Amino acid sequence: MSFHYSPEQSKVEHLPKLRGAQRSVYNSILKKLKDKNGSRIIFLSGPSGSGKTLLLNHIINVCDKDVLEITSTNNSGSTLLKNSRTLHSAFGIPIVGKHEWTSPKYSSNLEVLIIDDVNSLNISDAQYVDNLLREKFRADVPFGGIAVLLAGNPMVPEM
Ligand SMILES: Nc1ncnc2c1ncn2[C@@H]1O[C@H](COP(=O)(O)OP(=O)(O)OP(=O)(O)O)[C@@H](O)[C@H]1O
Repeated sequence: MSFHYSPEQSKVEHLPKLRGAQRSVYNSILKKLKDKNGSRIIFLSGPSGSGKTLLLNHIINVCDKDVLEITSTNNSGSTLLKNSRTLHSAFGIPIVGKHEWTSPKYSSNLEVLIIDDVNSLNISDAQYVDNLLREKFRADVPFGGIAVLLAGNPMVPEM
């Protein structure tokens, strides 16, 4: 199955229009999401308030829901991304100290994974999802070859 998107769907929900630089970043992300031969890991970085959430919601608006999983590393629920859940919930990542198993919720047609608040992403959680998707899609490439869109603030080197 291929990744679909339809710009006319962006009328489904009203969002503020993207401005100049936001629009060009949006276009280049959509291009990368559709290009299965290019890099499959995309990093959207910008300072707080630069419009990352708005831009991601525009992308979410035009993507086929069945191929998309929208997650955040943030357990406080403060993400403003539409239809998002935590990475733990989406992929059934075991939580330290809890013994019950929660089943993964992601679609078997998954082609695009969004991870918001990537600055808080735990490396072991990333490895868990990477391994899970490599097995699921029987492809020994990062995240089984699906597109992964990571969003966060610019890294500030420690002094
Ligand atoms: N093109 C735009 N038109 C109107 N409002 C905008 C636009 N871009 C950003 N904003 C507004 O600016 C505020 C900050 O945007 P947004 O939450 O998308 O930034 P962010 O980069 O995700 O910030 P954070 O990293 O703090 O989550 C929001 O209220 C958003 O609606």
